[in-house]
Amino acid sequence: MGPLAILVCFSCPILVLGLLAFLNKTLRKPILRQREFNARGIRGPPYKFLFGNAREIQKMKTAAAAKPMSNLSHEIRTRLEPHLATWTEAYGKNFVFWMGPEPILVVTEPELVKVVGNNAEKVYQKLEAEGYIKKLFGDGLVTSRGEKWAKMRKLVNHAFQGDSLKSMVPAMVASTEVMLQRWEDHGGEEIEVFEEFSLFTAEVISRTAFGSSYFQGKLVFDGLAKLLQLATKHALNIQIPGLSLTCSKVYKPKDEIEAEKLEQQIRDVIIAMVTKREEMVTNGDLDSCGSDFLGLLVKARYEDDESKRISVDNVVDECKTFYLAGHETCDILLTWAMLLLSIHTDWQEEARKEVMTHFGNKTPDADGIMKLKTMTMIINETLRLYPPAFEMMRKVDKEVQLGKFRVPANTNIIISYLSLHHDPKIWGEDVHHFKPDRFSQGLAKATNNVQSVHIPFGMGARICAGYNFAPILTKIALSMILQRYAFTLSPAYVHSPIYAFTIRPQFGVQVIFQAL
Ligand code: HEM
Repeated sequence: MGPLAILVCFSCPILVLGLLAFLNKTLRKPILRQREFNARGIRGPPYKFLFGNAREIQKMKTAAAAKPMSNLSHEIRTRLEPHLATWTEAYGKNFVFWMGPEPILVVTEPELVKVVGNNAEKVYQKLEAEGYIKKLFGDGLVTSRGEKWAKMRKLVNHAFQGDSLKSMVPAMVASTEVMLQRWEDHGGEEIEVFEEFSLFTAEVISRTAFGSSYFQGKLVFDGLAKLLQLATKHALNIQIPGLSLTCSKVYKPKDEIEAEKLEQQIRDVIIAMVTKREEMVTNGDLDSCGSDFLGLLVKARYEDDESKRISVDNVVDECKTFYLAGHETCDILLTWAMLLLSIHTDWQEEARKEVMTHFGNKTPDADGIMKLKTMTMIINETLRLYPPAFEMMRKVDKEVQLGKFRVPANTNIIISYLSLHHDPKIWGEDVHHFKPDRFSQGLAKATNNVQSVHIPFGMGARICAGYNFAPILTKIALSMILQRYAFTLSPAYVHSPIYAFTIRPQFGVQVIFQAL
């Protein structure tokens, strides 16, 4: 027998076994699992070989995005989540669909949302970050789990709540003044506010959390923005069992090489910032390296108590997380709020009246900010219509009982904020209208005491770490704008909300300002 024949003899059974394993993972298992879901009363679109429903989703999204949006409509769900809207009609509020061979359970029943959201660390865990998401957040607070998460969360709560948060107000005011000075220098009446708010929130996060200016953190912001673009581009990529792993060992796509480079650059800049802080320590007194977020992280690196000590990798990951999570959300909230107030000038006037009553032409202060009731209503309604973050993702490792459903082990779960916030059965027939007075008696009354129907910051133990920071910052910026300007929407504005990890305006928001 020649060497070629021997090779064929040996490789044939290996190939056949490989093919069988592949078919088991991509055909037999998903079909069996689908039967299991159906038998438990959980229906959904049928599994399609290899890609699951990913291609249908892509098609539906492309078709929805190609349709022009009717005049400034806030009915954005069928455009941004056409697959969820279509399948909810067909299969009800809770159903299963497939990303490749992986099942995704969609949960929209408010009572079930509450169960999932409130049992984050015990049963409904965060998914392990992979690929581009891992490069973006590392193992920081957004993605980590278990003890590691609990340790970091304690530290973060201290940095972004109570007196620490209050002490950030002067920096927020100073950053707003820098932005408003830019607007004054600009001289023109029309300003694209999304870009402005992006710069502004970057400045605020730099000052409040990292004790530096935007320009010092610019390399980190720019690197993260590029990484975010790559992550958005590859968001619907399907991992094909066996194949993806083998391919990635043989060939690395251009985007992955680029992402690795960016990850390293960001790390280098952050390490340099940390080193600079460490050099500030005098006579071994760690308090001298500052009491802001970066200062707390640096101090935690040298904790005597080993259980509280963190590594330099932890510091890098948390810095990335806060640069990104703090910046890429507040700018969007501010932008949508400005859009809504420039259309609904009656509410703009109401908000201005309130600001003038509390502050006149004086700079807003922490105590006054807490008293702005109309502004709180406007922010709640903006977050309802345009929640910057759009879904909660969880996973169950073991079989669990969720309401009347027995959910099989290893199921991913999605809760769509848009589905909850835009449900006419919850909010009424005027669900797509901007009506801040829904919240005039507070959040509990507006939601009929079912608070899981309005969760722009998530809920439970994993609620957003910036859920107090973001409204305070938004109130300060809006107050100072309202004190100085009246504004309307420019005819140049094209209404085109898109998903890019957050819900954002595709072409920015052009606003015409009139100095008061
Ligand atoms: C309008 C502004 C914001 C919105 C709408 C928002 C939304 C959210 C949501 C929905 C989650 C929960 C995700 C989940 O459960 O899977 C979250 C988590 C998080 N957010 Fe925010 N966020 C905002 C601002 C901020 C700011 C300003 C910061 C930092 C200063 C921040 C830092 C974080 C962190 C660290 C987490 C992870 C918390 C954990 O898992 O323990 N966010 N955010």
